[in-house]
Amino acid sequence: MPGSRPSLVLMGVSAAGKTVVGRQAAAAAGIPFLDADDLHPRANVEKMARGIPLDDADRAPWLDAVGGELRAAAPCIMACSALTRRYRARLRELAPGTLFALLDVPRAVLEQRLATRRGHFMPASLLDSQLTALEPAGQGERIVRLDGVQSIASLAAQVAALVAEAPDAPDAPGVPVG
Ligand SMILES: Nc1ncnc2c1ncn2[C@@H]1O[C@H](COP(=O)(O)OP(=O)(O)O)[C@@H](O)[C@H]1O
Ligand SMILES: O=C(O)[C@H](O)[C@@H](O)[C@H](O)[C@H](O)COP(=O)(O)O
Repeated sequence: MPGSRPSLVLMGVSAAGKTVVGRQAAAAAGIPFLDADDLHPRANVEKMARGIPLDDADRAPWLDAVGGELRAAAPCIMACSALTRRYRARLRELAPGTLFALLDVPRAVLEQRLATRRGHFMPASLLDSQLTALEPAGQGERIVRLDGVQSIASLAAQVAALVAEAPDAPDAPGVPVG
């Protein structure tokens, strides 16, 4: 949709706070919140629950689904790990203009959060693989870094402000204008 406001991917490793911050930010901004965890094929969830990290092939169909939703539901806030430059490039390809904000959290804090989080398929043992896979912004790639140990309310306000201040998204390649 030409001229529409872009979606924002709230990214980071497991337990960075994507879900709790994203949900609150979306409520403040008055836009939908989506969780990329809900878009994983069942096989991916089962693999992670068995303590096996996903690989590029596992993530490919999932990223396509996430990108499709980013565009269809724009503007929305999507909690999504988006760990590598290539994954983020794919999301931008499918949903041009998408904003990215990283919740940056020290390992010790992540470990603490994972130790107390209940009812989630993601085992704490996968934290190492997530931290290894996470790639910093590439050249020319814009990712807003947020210090993820701040309060949930403060982080949510910052994320909501990013969405409110965002310029309109460009048209997707191949989509007719007018
Ligand atoms: N900024 C924060 N301050 C305190 N606790 C937090 C913060 N962000 C997340 N948490 C807690 O850490 C845990 C993981 O958060 P969650 O949103 O599920 O992370 P993610 O979606 O990135 O895996 C939850 O128990 C959540 O309440
Ligand atoms: O790319 C991946 O390896 C997965 O997306 C992975 O990141 C997983 O889905 C979440 O990390 C688990 O859910 P939480 O991020 O909510 O812990």
